[in-house]
Amino acid sequence: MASSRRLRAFQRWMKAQGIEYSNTLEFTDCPEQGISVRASADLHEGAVVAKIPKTACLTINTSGAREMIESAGLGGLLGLSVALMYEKSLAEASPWAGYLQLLPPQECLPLVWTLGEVDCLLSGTELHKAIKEDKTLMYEDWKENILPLLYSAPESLNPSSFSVEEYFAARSLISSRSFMIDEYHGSGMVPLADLFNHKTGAEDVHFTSVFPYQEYEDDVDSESNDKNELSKISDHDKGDSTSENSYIHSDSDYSSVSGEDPMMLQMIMVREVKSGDEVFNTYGSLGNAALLHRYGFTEANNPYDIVNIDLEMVLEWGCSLFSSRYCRSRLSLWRRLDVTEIVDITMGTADNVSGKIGMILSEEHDITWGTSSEISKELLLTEKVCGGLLALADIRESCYGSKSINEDMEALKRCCMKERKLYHCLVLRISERKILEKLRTYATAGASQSRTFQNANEISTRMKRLKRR
Ligand SMILES: C[S@@+](CC[C@H](N)C(=O)[O-])C[C@H]1O[C@@H](n2cnc3c(N)ncnc32)[C@H](O)[C@@H]1O
Repeated sequence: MASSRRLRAFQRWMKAQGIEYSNTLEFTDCPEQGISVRASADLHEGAVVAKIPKTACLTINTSGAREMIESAGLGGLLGLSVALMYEKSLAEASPWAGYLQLLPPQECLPLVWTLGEVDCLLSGTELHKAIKEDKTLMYEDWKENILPLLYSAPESLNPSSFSVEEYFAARSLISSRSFMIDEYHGSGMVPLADLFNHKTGAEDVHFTSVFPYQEYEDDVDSESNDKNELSKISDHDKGDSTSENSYIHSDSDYSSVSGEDPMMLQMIMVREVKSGDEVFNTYGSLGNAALLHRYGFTEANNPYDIVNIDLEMVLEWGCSLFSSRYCRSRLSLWRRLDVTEIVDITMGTADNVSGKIGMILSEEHDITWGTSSEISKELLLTEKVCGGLLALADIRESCYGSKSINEDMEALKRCCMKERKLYHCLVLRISERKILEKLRTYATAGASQSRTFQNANEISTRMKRLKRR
């Protein structure tokens, strides 16, 4: 259905809010894939295709719950989730009713899956531990910060609208749809801007905010002083606002061009889009684990996929061959040598091993070695090191359980998009396991190269000795 009833209601609401958009943008509502935006005529680079007043955005400061949120000392994404739950609880009486009726009740992120689904579908993947931690931390967030609101304002709040399920649902919507608006508003829900789907590395339309430097000076500090952002996703999101891996857009998206209205957000075309094609935004350069974590989907052949090998795993393997003391002294040597270009190690204390080793494999099955590194590839990539890499690849691979990668691939072929959770988990598992396959190929090639090198060295030493005689 191209234009559903809910879309038409949203369009009427946008008009009433002063949201302007080009009539070349066509909104499509598909029961399975949700809403997407298409071009009904050729769109040209530089064209402003939408203008959204900041007052139409749902933020802590625009919400009717502002006073309650502020007096409870809440801020950031926690405060925004209270604002969202509050406006949803008002139903038709909310000034955002026309927008909220368009949103799904929740986004299908692993955060809102059952623990059974998380254990069954994500086991072995990058996300398994992270999601379980998120769930625990978010629950604590709710108990410590949201539950008390129900006791302090019992008449005005409906407990079922602020339940832990509603909190998780709000967090899933915020994770997948919020934008950083400006320092005054912080992150908020931005109607219309959040209808564009993501495509990796192929942004058509860009979100911009004119930064009102002077206007809100007094309020600016409240957001950065927020101490309630305890959960993992909060941390990610905070990081997001300053990194490129972000749907919550970074400072570079702010504009201070004089003459621009600081109260307006804009969507600007950054590429030509042909009539009939979908208009995509980009949520950042994210691998499948991050995409599934924050947005609930994955992409086939995602160039930003990574696999982490826990430092703990490396230590375990090392300790099976050498003494624990030897392994730890080797680790501290690496750190002293600052070989971060090759191995990225972050450890709390020697006893609390929580870090990871990062290794980047390029398309050609090659490890990306830092150009400034003085330690040569030959020196480090000895036969023994290659054997170690192979062993680590096997240990990491064993985390996926008894099913082989080929079985996963067969399962993916049989799986349809309707089985959304299974489908995206299979894509994630396969993409991670393909990286481990590359690591094995790389280590095997490295081992044989190292043997050739060693043989050549031995021959040359023998020749020299013979000559001397
Ligand atoms: C900001 S919303 C985009 C609009 C959304 N399609 C809707 O129906 O309102 C982000 C959500 O859209 C979906 N989405 C965006 N890009 C996608 C993609 N490339 N593949 C699959 N789902 C996508 C995901 O569910 C994601 O959490």
